[in-house]
Amino acid sequence: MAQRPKLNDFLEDLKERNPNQPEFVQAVREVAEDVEALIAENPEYHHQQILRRMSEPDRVISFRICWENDDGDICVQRGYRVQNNNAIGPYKGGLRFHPSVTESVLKFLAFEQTFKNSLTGLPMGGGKGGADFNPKGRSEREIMRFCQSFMTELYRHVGADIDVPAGDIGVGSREIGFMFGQYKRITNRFTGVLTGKGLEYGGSLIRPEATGYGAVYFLRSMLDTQGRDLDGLDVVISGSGNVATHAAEKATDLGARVVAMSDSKGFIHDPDGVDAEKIGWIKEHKGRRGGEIADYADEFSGARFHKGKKPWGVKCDIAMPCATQNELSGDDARTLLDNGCIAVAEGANMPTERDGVKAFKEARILYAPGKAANAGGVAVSGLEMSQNSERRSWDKDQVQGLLVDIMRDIHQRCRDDGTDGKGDYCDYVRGANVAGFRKVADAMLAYGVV
Ligand SMILES: NC(=O)C1=CN([C@@H]2O[C@H](COP(=O)(O)OP(=O)(O)OC[C@H]3O[C@@H](n4cnc5c(N)ncnc54)[C@H](OP(=O)(O)O)[C@@H]3O)[C@@H](O)[C@H]2O)C=CC1
Ligand SMILES: O=C(O)CCC(=O)C(=O)O
Repeated sequence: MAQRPKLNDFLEDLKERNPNQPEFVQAVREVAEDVEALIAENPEYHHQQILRRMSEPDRVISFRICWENDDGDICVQRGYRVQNNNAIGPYKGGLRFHPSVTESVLKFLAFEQTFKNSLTGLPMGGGKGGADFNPKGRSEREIMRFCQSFMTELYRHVGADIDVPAGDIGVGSREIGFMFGQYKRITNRFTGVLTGKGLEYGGSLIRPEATGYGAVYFLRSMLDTQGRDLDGLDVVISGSGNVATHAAEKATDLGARVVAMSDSKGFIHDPDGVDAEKIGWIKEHKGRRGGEIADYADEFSGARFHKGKKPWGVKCDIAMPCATQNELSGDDARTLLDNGCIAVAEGANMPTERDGVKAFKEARILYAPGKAANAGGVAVSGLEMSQNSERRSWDKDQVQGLLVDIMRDIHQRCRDDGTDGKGDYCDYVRGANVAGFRKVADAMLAYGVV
């Protein structure tokens, strides 16, 4: 479909204003294309330049992080916090420690987070941060010193009612503990400034599981619209970190068979299925031992490791990209479709390239974008904030029940705005973008021009 002049102008301007930021432009472009019709129907959105304002972060904070490694060398890293939009609540979103971190990556993540958080129905704005620090191969002491140094700058920009970071790639409960400890030491305040905390000091039950479990709940809701369930389906999952292992756990729990998982070095194919015991081994090996997925093939007979390859060529019914952005290309999408894949639920943020998204949409399969499918993590972070505010801890059933309800509601919001009235097909990407946009846009209108 030919693009309308206004959209073209907007995208040209976006690219000019954000040179060398391809991930950010990719994320904004997708939303802009989907909300174009809504903006046309609501002249006030256009008049008030809502989309333009949303795609200019409130602020991008960039800072130096100095830390000392175990050899006594001084290392210098670059850290960021992108505070994208706080129209509906304090900035909220994870911190990523990975060598691939750039301003573009964090701006795209903070932008996506704004819509995701809106979809949860909870009062959270969008932010994201991190550093180009590679935790791999670093000792626990080095990681502690890095985290403390990172928080020594970040503390002045965050707060329980201002901006509440959490984990993301390379940042788990250990790193959150180091950062929370440093925040407390500097400010002498015990507040819910971070989520994903340990249970002993204000964390929430189910937060570690929430993103992966939530993605499977969303998948279950999609399948349910076609009268199907997960029982007996083969699932391919990329990644073997927090999101991937918990997605594997819940999918297995609901009767599916996980036949492949991966990390940055390659993937394992296990035709017998990665069952609960094997998932436990992966968590321990990749998490605490800092090992590689390649070792799985030595540990479990019948499994094979494919070095340097992505898992999308393994025949499956369901694909769950749960590693990183742009990890699934157009060709990968076509391979999955040729092999009979009926549904894709993204645990990662923007894991599918634009061409792949197009292929899934054209094939009219069940396709859930990350900002809807992986919202369970930040939703339980929102519940952690509520628990911290009332200085209480809710029990597992309560949090778990709320997570299930929230994922069901997000699914419904996507359907409400994603069905075109021509048959049953739902464009979940459009549904998520339109529903996420509307709430933030209406709050921005209420504030006037700020
Ligand atoms: N944690 C959370 O609550 C949430 C996370 N997400 C998203 O989910 C995704 C995974 O996050 P999470 O599980 O927390 O992170 P982890 O650090 O726990 O795990 C990341 C996994 O992805 C792999 N990976 C990372 N980068 C690449 C790459 N460039 N190519 C191939 N594999 C890669 C890692 O492999 P290796 O070990 O070899 O590096 C690892 O297996 C991210 O997109 C994140 O933004 C979304 C919502 C919430
Ligand atoms: O729990 C959070 O605040 C953030 C989770 C996150 O980074 C994400 O949803 O991508």
